[in-house]
Amino acid sequence: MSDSKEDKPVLGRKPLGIKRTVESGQVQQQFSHGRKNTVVVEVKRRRVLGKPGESTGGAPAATPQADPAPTAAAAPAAPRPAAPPPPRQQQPVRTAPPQSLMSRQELQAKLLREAEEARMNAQEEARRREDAARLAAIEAEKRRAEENRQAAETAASAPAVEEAPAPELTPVAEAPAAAPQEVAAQPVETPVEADAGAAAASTTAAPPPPRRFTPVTPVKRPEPTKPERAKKGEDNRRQAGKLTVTKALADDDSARARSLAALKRAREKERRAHYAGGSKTREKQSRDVIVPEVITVQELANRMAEKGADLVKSLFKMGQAVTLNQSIDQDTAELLVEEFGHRIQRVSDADIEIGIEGEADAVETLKTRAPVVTIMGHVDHGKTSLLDALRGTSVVSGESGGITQHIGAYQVTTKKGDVITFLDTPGHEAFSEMRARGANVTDIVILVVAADDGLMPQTIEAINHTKAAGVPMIVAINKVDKPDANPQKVRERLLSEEIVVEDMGGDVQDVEVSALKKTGLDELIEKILLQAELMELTANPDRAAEGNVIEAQLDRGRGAVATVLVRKGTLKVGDTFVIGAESGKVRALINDKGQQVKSAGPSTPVEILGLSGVPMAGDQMTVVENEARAREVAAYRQEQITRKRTASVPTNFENMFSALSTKVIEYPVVIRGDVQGSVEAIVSALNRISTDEIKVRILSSGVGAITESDVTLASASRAPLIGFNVRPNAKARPLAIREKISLRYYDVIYDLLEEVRNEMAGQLAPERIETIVGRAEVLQVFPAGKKDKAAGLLVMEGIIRKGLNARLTRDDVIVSKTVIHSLRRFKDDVSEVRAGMECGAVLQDTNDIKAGDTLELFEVEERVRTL
Ligand SMILES: Nc1nc2c(ncn2[C@@H]2O[C@H](COP(=O)(O)OP(=O)(O)OP(=O)(O)O)[C@@H](O)[C@H]2O)c(=O)[nH]1
Repeated sequence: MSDSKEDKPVLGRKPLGIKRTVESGQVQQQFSHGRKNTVVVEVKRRRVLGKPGESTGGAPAATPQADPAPTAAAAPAAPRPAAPPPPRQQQPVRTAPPQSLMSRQELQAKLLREAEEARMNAQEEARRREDAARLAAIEAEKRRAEENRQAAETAASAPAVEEAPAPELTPVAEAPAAAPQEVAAQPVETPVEADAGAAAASTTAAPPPPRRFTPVTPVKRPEPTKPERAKKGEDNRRQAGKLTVTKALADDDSARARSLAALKRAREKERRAHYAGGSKTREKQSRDVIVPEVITVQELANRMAEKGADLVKSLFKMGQAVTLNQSIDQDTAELLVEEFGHRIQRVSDADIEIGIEGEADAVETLKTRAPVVTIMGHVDHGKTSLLDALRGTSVVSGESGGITQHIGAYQVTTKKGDVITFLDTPGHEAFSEMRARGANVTDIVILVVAADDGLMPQTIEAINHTKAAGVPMIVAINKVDKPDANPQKVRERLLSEEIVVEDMGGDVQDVEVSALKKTGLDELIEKILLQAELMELTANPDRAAEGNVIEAQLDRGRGAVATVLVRKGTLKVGDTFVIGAESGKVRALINDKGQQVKSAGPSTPVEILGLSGVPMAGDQMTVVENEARAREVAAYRQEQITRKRTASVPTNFENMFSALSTKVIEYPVVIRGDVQGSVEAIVSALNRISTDEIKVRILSSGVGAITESDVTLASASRAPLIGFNVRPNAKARPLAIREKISLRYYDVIYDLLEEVRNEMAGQLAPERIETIVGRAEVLQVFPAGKKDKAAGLLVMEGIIRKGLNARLTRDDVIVSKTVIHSLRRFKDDVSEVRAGMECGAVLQDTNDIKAGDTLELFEVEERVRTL
């Protein structure tokens, strides 16, 4: 097809052949400044034309060949104005074809051809536009012809039929006649003009003008070939362009098409130009490189967008042989960053935390929130009962041993519709941290004091925590229903703790309540709301949530679960967060009634599912923008924790020797609990029962069921394994039996502590208590039997008895520690001699006795140790 098109003469020039041979070779170009370029060139030979085998293409091809002179004369005229050099280049092109390698001139010709081609493309574009105009003209012409015909028909019916073709033929004859004149005048526009004429002609011959075979008729005249050629050009713009390029090169090669290799080269050149441009911009780019205190070479290279190998090379030049994975310090990194033309931005590891907490909320965004109230007080003073009474539930009945062992968080809606968030803290001394935590996250503290019991140690501790947290307090004097209740005594006793209640002229509110009889509860609620109103508690609910972990645990079915009290913002399902050294995405939120909720606003306690691990109670929860950030912060915090844990105390001679001489017995133990707060409380309580002689060594403590690794760890140290409200899993149980591990299960912390205490005491040797019972002076020494010596004594104080322990001292220095073997008085054996009397005594295992020595007599009592 294309060949047949090529065969058509272009502006009356020689047609292109169908088959051509291609010769190719390489030529080296030399440029200024020693630059070189090797170019692959191809030379296409002109095909021998007029082969008999050519059917359709042959006929029109032969026609223009017959009279090439006028077309050839016209054709070169067309490109000349655009590219004057071609005539000069025609010579080498003509001589070159027989050679396999092209000369430099030929190459230049090629380059010129490419340039010309670009120009021709522009011309083609113009031509296309003109073609469109031409088509419009054809349409107009057609319409006019139609009108004429109709007019003729109406004028004369019979002769009109014969006359009708005449006006159609006239434009055909006129148009080609006009065309050559225009070619001579304005070569570029020629095809367009010719097109118009041709179109006019074709409309007369047949309605579809671009048919290939229509020009057969006008072949006899040179003019019609032009319109035909123009039509081809309309069909194939590329070929039209080719013809013009060849025009620029040589007469002989005018029919030569642009080679495939040339196209490839052009494309390659374009691509190179594109990439070269890209790399240039990249090199120019200067970046702000964030560099932490320590960074690996690879990471630095990534941040600089440079090759790692280049950095290694630069470091090597600086005298540092490092690999990509080795770390360098900030100063070295700075040298590298500057060398590569970037700017350093020094950061510290701790900077990771910067901005994790959102900005301070604007006043207009703040909305009133529910008060958070923590109930504190001594064990069994009725905290849980009071909260149960307020909530209308019964938590206390479900507690092991009736005591609270972890923080409970609940929301209560009052009769008026006000919402109050309550935190119930344990009263037992072991839960001091929990109480402190409770005091720190709360707005108001309710101090529960049993009216029959008064102020107790944990009541005072709670007062101290409250004072430390700077939180207002309301005193709830409970159990006023009891006959021995004395609320006034409680108020007076509070004075000694610097708590002055309103009744006593102070500013601390107090209420008399009975959790059992449910009296005074409304008054208590009122006072809480009054206090909250005074405090003007507000938070912005429309921001990323922040909160505190109240409790955390590892649930068998749900994984790590944390009870969080949202402080500000709204926590939503799907939020990404960091809690302490753990991160995650909120999978589900469960409120205090066990219902799934979609979001939790300020002052709402809520259970979060979707944590990577069990966080520590008291940890901060912060919602962050994405998971990467959450992981980054969590990893940093984890690293800090590990560093702190593994940090070794600097060794010095003093502690080295003290460590060697220490005789402290260690009591190793592995602890597993149901909730994080309980484990924490157990660990701190056990540490507190440690003494100078025996110390609890907690090998491992954690939340969740007892696992195989716990058993293995315990068996390695022959340590007891304590499970608080947890049991071993299926694999750990048989292993524990096999390893003969002492497994202890508890659900009340007092029992646990008591048993551990007894057991630790049992590991200590019984206590020896010495009681001095008498003192005697050695008056003289005389032989007793063959070897032994007897001491003649005067009992100065107390008593001397046979079998008593004795210490013989000489000038206040102990000579020996012995036992009274036998005792005689006037040759009679006696069992004891009292003060003021003389006697003779044989000492066991020693004869080193001298007159003037003193004998100290004592009894030793052995007592079982307690802790
Ligand atoms: N008579 C009387 N008994 C009460 C009252 N409130 C609580 N009790 C009893 O006191 C005991 C202890 O009550 P809890 O509510 O468990 O006390 P608690 O302070 O929560 O104890 P811990 O959480 O273990 O610190 C229970 O047996 C209650 O029935 C009250 O107002 N009157």
